[in-house]
Amino acid sequence: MKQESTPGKLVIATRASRLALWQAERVKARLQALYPSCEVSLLEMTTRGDQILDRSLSKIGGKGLFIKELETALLDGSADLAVHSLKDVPVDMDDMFRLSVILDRDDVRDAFVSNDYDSLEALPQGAVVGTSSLRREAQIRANYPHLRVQPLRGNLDTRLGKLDRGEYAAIILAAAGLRRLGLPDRIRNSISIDVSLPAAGQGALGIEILASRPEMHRWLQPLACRQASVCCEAERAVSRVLGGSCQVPLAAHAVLEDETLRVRGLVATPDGARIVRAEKTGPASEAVALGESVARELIRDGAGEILAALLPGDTGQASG
Ligand SMILES: NCc1[nH]cc(CCC(=O)O)c1CC(=O)O
Repeated sequence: MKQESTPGKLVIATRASRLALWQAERVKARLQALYPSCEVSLLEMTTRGDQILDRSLSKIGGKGLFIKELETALLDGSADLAVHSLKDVPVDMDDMFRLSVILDRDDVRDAFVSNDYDSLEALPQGAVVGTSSLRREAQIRANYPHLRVQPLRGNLDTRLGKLDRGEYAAIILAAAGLRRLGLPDRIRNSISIDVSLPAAGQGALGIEILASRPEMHRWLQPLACRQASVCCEAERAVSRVLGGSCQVPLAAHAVLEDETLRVRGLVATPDGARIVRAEKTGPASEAVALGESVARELIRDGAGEILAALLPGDTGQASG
């Protein structure tokens, strides 16, 4: 078979939300710079996760709510690669697909967004905080039991609109998303990861391709960020062992410094009454093993029971 040294034409499948388009455009620009003679274009798609706006993602369940349609485009050949927020990519990807590259990572933290208050600490008794992420909800309830947490769905613009109409005193969003949309001023306060441990892969981009296209994998490798890849592989390993899902409050975060990787994991009950934490430090080369060992420690310390009580069967996948 003929080996092509550079791609002639690349089609990027993306969701049509403003955030997704920004992310896809970024990948497009990088590919265009890498392969100047290549024609790179976007294929915009709407996913089930974009369509269902009246229910919380944790209730809809189902794996990869935001990626299935993009995978279909890969399979039928209408796209060559799909750009995702890594956080939305299931940890147990089907064998037909491959997470080819993890790109460099933005701010990993959750952001406190409010028009009237500076921080979670500043919110008065009974103030309503909007988030549909069980992970964020559990950690807010545990740290600030006097606040009320209410569901909040929709893309970033929709969520900000609901805040501005006064439906919430504050909302919690990923800082990375706000920065990418050119709305860094909306971040009143980046929430410390000790208060709200982020979701596995938060703030990173991932590119998915067909496993049957090794040449595509090769072409994309120059986009990979080693630091982000090491950290995210560890975080995704935590989720994988725990059956990663948006139906459970599950957080995983890793930091790489001087080749030493520190991996933290957390599982909680949605009401925040029980929080189990674990942490491991080791060499970057052991990223996946470290993540798995964090997960096993969590299970040993009670995460297994929490998950069993929350998951009567199927597992969904990651949101927030
Ligand atoms: N759950 C949806 C989603 N997927 C990725 C981001 C933001 C960007 C990122 O975390 O990489 C968001 C919005 C949010 O959590 O506020």
